[in-house]
Amino acid sequence: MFSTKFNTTDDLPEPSPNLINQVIGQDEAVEIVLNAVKNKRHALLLGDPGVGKSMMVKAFGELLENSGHFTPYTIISKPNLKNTEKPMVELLEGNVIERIMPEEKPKVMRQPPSMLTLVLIMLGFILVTQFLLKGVPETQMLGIVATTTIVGTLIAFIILFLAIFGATKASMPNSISPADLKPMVLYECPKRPLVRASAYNTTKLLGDIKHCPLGGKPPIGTPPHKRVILGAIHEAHKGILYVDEIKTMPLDVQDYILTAIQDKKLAISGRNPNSSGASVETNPIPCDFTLIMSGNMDDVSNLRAPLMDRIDYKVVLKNKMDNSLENRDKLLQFIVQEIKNNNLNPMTYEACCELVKLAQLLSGSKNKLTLRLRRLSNIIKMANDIATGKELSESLNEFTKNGTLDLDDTFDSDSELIIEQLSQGDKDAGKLKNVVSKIKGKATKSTKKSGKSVDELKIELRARISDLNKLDTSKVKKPIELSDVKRVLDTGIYSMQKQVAMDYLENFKEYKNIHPNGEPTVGVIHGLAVLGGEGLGDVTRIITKVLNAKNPKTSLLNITGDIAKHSITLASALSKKLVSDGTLPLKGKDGETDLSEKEIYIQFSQSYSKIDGDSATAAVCLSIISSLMNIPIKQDFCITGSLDLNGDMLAIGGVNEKIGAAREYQFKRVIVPFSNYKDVINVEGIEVIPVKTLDELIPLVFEI
Ligand SMILES: Nc1ncnc2c1ncn2[C@@H]1O[C@H](COP(=O)(O)OP(=O)(O)OP(=O)(O)O)[C@@H](O)[C@H]1O
Repeated sequence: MFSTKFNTTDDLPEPSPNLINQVIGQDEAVEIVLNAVKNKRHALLLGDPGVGKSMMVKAFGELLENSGHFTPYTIISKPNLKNTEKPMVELLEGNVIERIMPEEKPKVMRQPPSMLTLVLIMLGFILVTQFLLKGVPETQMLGIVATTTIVGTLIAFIILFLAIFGATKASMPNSISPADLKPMVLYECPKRPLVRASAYNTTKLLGDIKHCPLGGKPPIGTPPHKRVILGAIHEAHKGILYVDEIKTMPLDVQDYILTAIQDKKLAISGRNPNSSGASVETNPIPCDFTLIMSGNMDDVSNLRAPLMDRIDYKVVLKNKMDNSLENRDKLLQFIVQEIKNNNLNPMTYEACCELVKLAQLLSGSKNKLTLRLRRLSNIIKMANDIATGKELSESLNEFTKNGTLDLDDTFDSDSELIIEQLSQGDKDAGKLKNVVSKIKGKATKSTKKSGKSVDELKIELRARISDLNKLDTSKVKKPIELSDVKRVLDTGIYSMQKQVAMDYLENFKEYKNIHPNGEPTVGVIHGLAVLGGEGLGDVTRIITKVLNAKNPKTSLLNITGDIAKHSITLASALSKKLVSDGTLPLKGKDGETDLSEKEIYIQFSQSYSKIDGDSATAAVCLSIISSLMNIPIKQDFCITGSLDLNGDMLAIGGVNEKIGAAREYQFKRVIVPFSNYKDVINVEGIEVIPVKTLDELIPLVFEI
């Protein structure tokens, strides 16, 4: 299977620390895009989900970080005193923070006097006048008191007026305080940047001006230059801007990116028309970046032609590679990487082989291996979880069934709960093993020597659970075994669609009217389908009935998909032609077959999900021939295959899943197109017959 023999992946060399060396199966794409990035060309990566688009870009970012000279820069924003709504954004090279952010001098603000000051002034004034008026004759008293009161009031009024006027002036809108004049650091870029943004996130991509509920002006509001938010396109200056999910990129965002690519600068303005930022616009800010976009093949239709024109490299990533020894070794390298990068348990040789088989199955061919590696990565992680969980339950089972302990039923059900708690609380196999063995040791000792009760042991067990994090468990790791990987695959927990299909089959199978290997029957044949697009095959019973009628026509029952409808029209036309030409090596039971007044009904029995595709063409064609000529069809086989009007068998998809379904229903034979035979992975327990033409089919299907 692999070029090296090993027991577990722990015996294999460590993966490369460089991410670029960890990308497998995409050598050509890596080389092209690497060249593109080095030469500052824009690129578009297209491919199925999980083939490594993001991983490649991340790897390029890592390489770029260490390549060539890069001068760090800082982007700041400053107020524009001539037009406050047009703040100035500047890019300054080098370490400029000290230069642009001088120490702030303490600010002296004139304030209106407080009430206490005024009362104190009044009191002081009264005391001074009391003292001065002591020796004054009574006749002059009234005049002096009146004069002093007027003078005092005047002084108080002048003080009050100056203080209030001064304070008000200090807070006038066009007299900005030093704090409001201070430049604002928007972004510091110490190394060549790789900035990732999703295409739908306009604000993140292009930047924005924050809303200020207090009007956006000093002294109460925040000045515009302090509300500028840089976009990813600005932060990616001199580096890479990686935009994924291109399907979701709004058209106006594409226009902005286009402008940014052309002008190498783009202004920021408020994006929300209802916000106070809407009236603010900065000067154009430098944004000289290399653009890398990614998406699935179909997403390209969302990109506007002018933007597409400016993307130099359009690279399609592969979704499968040849099943060669070299590539199986690469897959093994991938398994080791996933284990190390995600800190998983090692995996046994047999489990690795099973993953290779799965990679074959997911690729749809024995000769290929899938490169949709995210799915494999998820399966490895789930198998790891099962391995660690299994270890725990095995150990606890051993513990509860230990002969030295006579545990009652309550404790058994409690231990179930504890298993659950343990496996939820911490999935680290080593930790759990450690815990369990410690408890086991204690339990044995306690019952034998100190005679502790079961309840006391339960308390200890719980105490140990809370101690989980304190245990040193780095060394004990149970490998992921073949059975763990198989469990993930058998339960279908890696795919929602697969589980729904499995559930559907499980609940429905016993009610299905399928009788494999029965007596030959006229017009009845067993076709094959794949349910839910997630690799679960099913058998479909196809029945054709022919009636004598004035209006010859063909009616389809339970068939919804357009391609299926067309393929059955073709099957009907071909079968009628072959029967009326009399070229088939068959003799109808009713002698001559007159097709002029025949009405044909074709039913895909008990087929309730949407049926589409042309893989039932051959089955339907044979079923119609059987009905028209009244010749029984053998019932020991299933058939899948498309036909052209010349009667040549054409390739279909999902051949392995379909063979699996025929095997599951215990048919003896399965007929497949010759061109698909090379893809067949497992021929165990069933005869797989490859066929090139309709002529070859006749003796296999009819008793002649
Ligand atoms: N070619 C590859 N080599 C090694 N690992 C891979 C490769 N492709 C995918 N992987 C694994 O799958 C994970 C997901 O891949 P990544 O996010 O790069 O896929 P993608 O193509 O960007 O998917 P999507 O289109 O869904 O964003 C990676 O982190 C890595 O673990």
